[in-house]
Amino acid sequence: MNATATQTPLEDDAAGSKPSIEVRDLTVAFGGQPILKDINLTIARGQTLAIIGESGCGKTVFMKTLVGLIAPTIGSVSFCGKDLAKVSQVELPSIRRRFGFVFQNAALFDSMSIFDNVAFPLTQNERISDDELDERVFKHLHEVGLPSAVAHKRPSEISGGMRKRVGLARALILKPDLIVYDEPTTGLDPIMSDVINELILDTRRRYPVTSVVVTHDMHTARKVSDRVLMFFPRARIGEDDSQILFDGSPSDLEHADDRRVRQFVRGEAGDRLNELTREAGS
Ligand SMILES: Nc1ncnc2c1ncn2[C@@H]1O[C@H](COP(=O)(O)OP(=O)(O)OP(=O)(O)O)[C@@H](O)[C@H]1O
Repeated sequence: MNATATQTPLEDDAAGSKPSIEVRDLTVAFGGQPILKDINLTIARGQTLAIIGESGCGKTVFMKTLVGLIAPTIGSVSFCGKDLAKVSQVELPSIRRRFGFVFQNAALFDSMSIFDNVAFPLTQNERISDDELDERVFKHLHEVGLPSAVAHKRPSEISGGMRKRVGLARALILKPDLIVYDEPTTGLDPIMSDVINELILDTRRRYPVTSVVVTHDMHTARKVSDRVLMFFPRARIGEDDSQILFDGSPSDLEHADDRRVRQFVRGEAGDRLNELTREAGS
């Protein structure tokens, strides 16, 4: 088995005519409670989309729905023209391997060395020689600025920033078409946060990857993305109002028409403070 043999032949890929992701009339509800409702959008190939919005507005639910980890309650998510909910169980693994995940806490296996952590997706999906495995693992470690010497260490023996970089190396090793970053800079100092931002940019320069970055870090959203989406909690808007308060260029955020967007990006409590006070008193 090799990488080429397991790749699903997405017929639209070759032409490059289809957008990377199409979300149509998406509603996701838990226990009858909609978290996301009537979402429609298209993410172009190679685009880096940042998703912002206050805690609990559904950013993570949206990200998980994009990669098929949560099934839409209504509507569809298509990847390169394929509706993820309609893909057969046989085909699903070969589509999933085209998604790379960078988790908030890096989600490394503590009992494995850094080398084995980065190698893991490869050894699970491809049969390659030890030499090639070495070459690819070290190439990806070096790409994220880690020296070969870390390869034999365990995750507990390196810093949080290094663990995030190992998580990125692991996500990239199968050359994904789509990479999702969940809070990539949370818990890092400003310098290390910017190192991660630069790596996200560098990754995009090296690979024609579509990226979705869920973040509370406005510096990250502005720096790495070419498009920003801001969600608002479904429960706090009118039935017919759009849950997407902003969909545009990061440079337009500061001057968005919607006051809630401007307040959010400036980190101003504004109306929310009054709402919370009212809720507490009711
Ligand atoms: N599997 C689930 N079952 C039930 N409710 C869920 C499930 N997953 C998420 N939720 C609910 O959906 C809402 C949105 O959660 P989500 O994690 O997407 O928010 P978020 O915008 O990513 O928040 P944060 O910025 O704090 O990470 C929350 O109220 C959460 O409790």
